[in-house]
Amino acid sequence: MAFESLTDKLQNVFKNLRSKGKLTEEDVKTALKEVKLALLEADVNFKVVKQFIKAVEARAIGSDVMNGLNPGQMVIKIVNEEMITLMGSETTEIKMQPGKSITTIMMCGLQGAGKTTTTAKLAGKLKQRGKKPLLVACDVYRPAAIRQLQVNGEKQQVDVFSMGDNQSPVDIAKAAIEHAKKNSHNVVILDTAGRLHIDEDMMTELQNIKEQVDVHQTLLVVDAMTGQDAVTVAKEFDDKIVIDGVVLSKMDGDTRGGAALSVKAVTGKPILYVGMGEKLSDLEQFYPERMASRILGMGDVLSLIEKAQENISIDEDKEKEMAARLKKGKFDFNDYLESMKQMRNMGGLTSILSMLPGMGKQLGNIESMIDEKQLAKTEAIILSMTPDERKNPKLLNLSRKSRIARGAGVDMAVVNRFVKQFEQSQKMMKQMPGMMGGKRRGGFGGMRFPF
Ligand SMILES: Nc1nc2c(ncn2[C@@H]2O[C@H](COP(=O)(O)OP(=O)(O)OP(=O)(O)O)[C@@H](O)[C@H]2O)c(=O)[nH]1
Repeated sequence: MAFESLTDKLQNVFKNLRSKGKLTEEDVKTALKEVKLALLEADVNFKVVKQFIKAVEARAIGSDVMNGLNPGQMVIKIVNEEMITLMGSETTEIKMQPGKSITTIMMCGLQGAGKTTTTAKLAGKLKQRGKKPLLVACDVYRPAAIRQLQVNGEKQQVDVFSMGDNQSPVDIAKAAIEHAKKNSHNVVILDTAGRLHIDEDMMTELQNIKEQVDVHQTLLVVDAMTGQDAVTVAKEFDDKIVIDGVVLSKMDGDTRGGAALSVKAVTGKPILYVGMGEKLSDLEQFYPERMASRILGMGDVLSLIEKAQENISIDEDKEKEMAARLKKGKFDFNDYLESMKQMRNMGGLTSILSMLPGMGKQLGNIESMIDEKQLAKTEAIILSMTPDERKNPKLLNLSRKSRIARGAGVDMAVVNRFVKQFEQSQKMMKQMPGMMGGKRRGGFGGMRFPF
């Protein structure tokens, strides 16, 4: 399975992070060291790894993240976001020429990279989008390649143009475009020759086609299983002939994932598609976001976090009102209770989660993130107070605290700690007005659960 080992390693790092309630700078650094190793073992370009870790570290080490509600989860979220950025942020489509013009796409790549197969796969995709593609056999050095394209074209029910192996690829491409015009094809895909290694002849031939035929998109097919070699090949092709994008073939057999993670960062050119098998239907559009989720093995967990955040901010007016009270140092246990209620909204999601396929393994992590038990106990402590006590903790003497502890089913020490923390938070808020004015959500003056 794609990325299997990288996903496993990252999941272990994240498990450790999640198990810690509060994170120190050292915890984050240790975790990122492990992420770095995992990425290097996955054959991600070392410069890319260095920059990636630097970017994550800059965002993860800081009070906002480390004092937040779920620091471990926040770090994971940052890793995810940086991974998306690394792979290009946005999905790139093949650019079509407007109107009735013909879009000419030149496919290139080393021998055996999967170019001919990908060409036919791509034709199928474009056909699905309502285009009328024409495949062109420009590999005049390997007669078998022409035959292969014809066979694949037939399977896809797409026309294939060939002139045998006695003409130059430039002449074949020119004739193909004329043929396309006459037969109302709107996309021409040139399947060029592959070589075992990058050589001058190959590059000159591609350059000639680009110069003499109006090529609109140059796509390079690289074999994902070759890891960093694929990235080097992409860089060389881009330097010599300028490519517009990359198709990563054989991702289904790539357990490491280094090429997928490095191509964009090294070449600046996006991955458009990934080959996920030998069948002609096995071509997928490349979505950086989904790929990052796949690599992290936690797409569903991340969407759950988003959802949880959405839930917390549902009642924005209340949140604003509370923030205003906090700024004035006027917040009391009733506000805390309100905050709890909003957090509790997330709790219901655990049941949705258990229904998602493949989420069994993750369930423990989510539960510790939401920790309904802690929420319930804290809520019970506040609910055991009288309305006056909720407004003024100073009214809580020893005997009252003892009764509240019994009422809430917790140790007296827990109540003591909670009330003390609460009073400290109140004091802090008075001293530092504006501290709650930012985007921080879910936290309560930096206050944590008393357990
Ligand atoms: N598993 C898997 N195999 C693939 C994929 N794409 C291509 N292949 C296989 O890789 C082999 C080489 O593919 P070709 O399309 O012949 O490669 P090429 O780059 O056109 O090679 P030349 O024509 O020799 O330049 C074939 O056996 C394909 O079936 C993929 O995404 N996954």
